[in-house]
Amino acid sequence: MRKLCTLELFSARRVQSFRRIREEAVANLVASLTAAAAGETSVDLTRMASTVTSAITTRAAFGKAQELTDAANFMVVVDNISDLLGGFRITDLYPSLTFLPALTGLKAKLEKMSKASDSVLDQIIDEHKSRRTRAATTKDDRHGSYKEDLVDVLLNLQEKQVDLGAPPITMEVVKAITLELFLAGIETSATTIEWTMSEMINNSRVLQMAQEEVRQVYGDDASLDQLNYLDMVIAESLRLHPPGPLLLPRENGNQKVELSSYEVPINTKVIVNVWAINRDPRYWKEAERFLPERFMDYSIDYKGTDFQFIPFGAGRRMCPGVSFGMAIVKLTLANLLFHFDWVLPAGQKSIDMTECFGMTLRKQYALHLIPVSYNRVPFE
Ligand code: HEM
Repeated sequence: MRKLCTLELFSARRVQSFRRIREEAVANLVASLTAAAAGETSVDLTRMASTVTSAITTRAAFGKAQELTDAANFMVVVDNISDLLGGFRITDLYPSLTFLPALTGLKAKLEKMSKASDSVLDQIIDEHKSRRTRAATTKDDRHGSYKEDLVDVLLNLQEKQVDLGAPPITMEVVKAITLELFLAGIETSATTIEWTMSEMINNSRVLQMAQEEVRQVYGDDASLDQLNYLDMVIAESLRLHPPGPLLLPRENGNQKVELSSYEVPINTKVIVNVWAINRDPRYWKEAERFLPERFMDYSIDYKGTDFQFIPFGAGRRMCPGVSFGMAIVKLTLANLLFHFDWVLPAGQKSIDMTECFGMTLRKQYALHLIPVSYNRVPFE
């Protein structure tokens, strides 16, 4: 999975090739916010962040020609599965009681959802196959604009039976990977946007500095690289609010492991509490404070080599969508900061930062803010 994602699905070239998709989705967001700003109404930024990340993922995975109803049906299934998988369950606390999933009804619900996901994905894949055949025979996809999407990449690998040193890529694998990209990619990126905006609103000094930087240097996707303060703000937000606070569960198999003074017996499920590491005063000064400047003396690295800071995990299970996700998060935030000033709804003094643990670590309450248009065009 990792090799396939790094080499094929989310290589630097491929992530760059989705630039137009990102820009269009974010432009739609800016247009909706501009309309809300004209009416001086508050917006639900939580919902809007999810709309942007799911629009980008859907377009990148299924392409433009994909029937909208198929994509919408798939999103419904993804949401249902996210709800079912969210958070700790009693079955996680007692993994040795293998009958528990059946008893709690989880197994049956997951099986039902898995069938639903299979059926929508079958339709989407069939549509891709006929589009590919049409393109191959006519050498022209209606408007001559045949663009390879992620499902196409997976189908290419499946058809050519490319050997990536893993089990063969069957149609089941194509469907499983597509589902996993949606489950793992949409909510994590959206929640990062939401927490980062919330922290900035509660820390007006940070908001002002981030806005000044963006308004000075930001003109297009290329200048995103120059937004160093914004990088620190996002890193600090990921430190305090890691979307995957417990990473994916590990198991040590039939090897007994000694860790510090602890002995981990064989076949033990191991949970890594990144949330706690990120707030541990032994590693972080003023650990509970939102202080992006701390990253001035700390090189931000999402490669999972520095165990003090692993918001994308580490090792073989580490997130393969880092660059795809970060490109969405940074572009969206840069635009929110560039085009708008932000005001709290009447009567509200700050953003409530209560957490809610589901599939990802989300805010308990949706983020509502009033956008105020900042009237300047890039490089004016
Ligand atoms: C800011 C956004 C994101 C964050 C913070 C994040 C974080 C994570 C974390 C913590 C893990 C578990 C790693 C581990 O246990 O070592 C993970 C796994 C994963 N992520 Fe992400 N992720 C993000 C965006 C994305 C995106 C955009 C995609 C793809 C579209 C993606 C695809 C995946 C997949 C497929 C896995 C599972 C890997 C496996 O099963 O081995 N992620 N992510």
